[in-house]
Amino acid sequence: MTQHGEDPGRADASTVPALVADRVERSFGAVMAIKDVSITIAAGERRAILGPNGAGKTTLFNTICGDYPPTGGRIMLFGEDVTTLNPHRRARLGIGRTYQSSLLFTGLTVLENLYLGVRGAMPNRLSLRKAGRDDAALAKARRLAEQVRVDRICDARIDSLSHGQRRQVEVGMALACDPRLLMLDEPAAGLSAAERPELVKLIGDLPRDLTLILIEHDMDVALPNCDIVTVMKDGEVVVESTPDRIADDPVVQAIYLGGGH
Ligand SMILES: Nc1ncnc2c1ncn2[C@@H]1O[C@H](COP(=O)(O)OP(=O)(O)OP(=O)(O)O)[C@@H](O)[C@H]1O
Repeated sequence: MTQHGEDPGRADASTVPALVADRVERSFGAVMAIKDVSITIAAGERRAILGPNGAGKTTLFNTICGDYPPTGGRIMLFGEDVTTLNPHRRARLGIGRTYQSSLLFTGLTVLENLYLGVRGAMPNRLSLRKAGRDDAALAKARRLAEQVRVDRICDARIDSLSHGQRRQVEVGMALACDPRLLMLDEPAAGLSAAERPELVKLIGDLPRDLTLILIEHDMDVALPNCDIVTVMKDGEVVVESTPDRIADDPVVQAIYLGGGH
């Protein structure tokens, strides 16, 4: 420690990357889904991960959040080695994520879903207490509804919503645990052209200090919402570039225009 109480060996929290994936691999039997993947994402950065079907994007997400721990390499979250931690412990470090398929309770309303998301992230989540009018979790669920622009349909059941509205609620659910790192897995999949701008705006309006990793096939959704693009193919990172240069990259052109997709 220095005179001023600073530990010279300890990096300033703002310079610690949100994520370091160091030579990560994940195999499923004989299938090597990702191999030798190294990615560093700064705190507050917005990163898009693109790539054709089967490139390993979702597997990379799963190794980061712990659903499928890596079979090789190392994952660091906010400076902490989480390679062997279970998903629950990693979530507590501040990861929120959405999945390609919806995990919403379709028979419940928008607000009820968000409320359950908030309660699920609380330490007393197993309490069977009924929500009262001044319930803090209910108030937070309402704030989340505003943030993801579904506040006008709070009382609608999920099964009555459009695909785009469900996606918005899913983002709200992922935000319920106040994540430092938000991971969205193809949030625009299945959305109509009319629904996409709303989602782009919602993502663009997320707090700037929230680190975002976005898997997306649709460049119109991914590029306006990221600082850096990582392109994967056959389980490997093949390009890392800025959004303005990605479309001109010959490797990316070969993947997307040359029949690789
Ligand atoms: N649980 C699993 N068991 C066996 N193989 C898997 C499993 N999950 C992924 N794979 C395989 O790993 C490879 C990468 O799949 P992954 O879903 O990560 O790709 P992706 O880039 O997310 O594709 P998509 O865009 O279609 O979602 C594929 O060959 C896939 O079949």
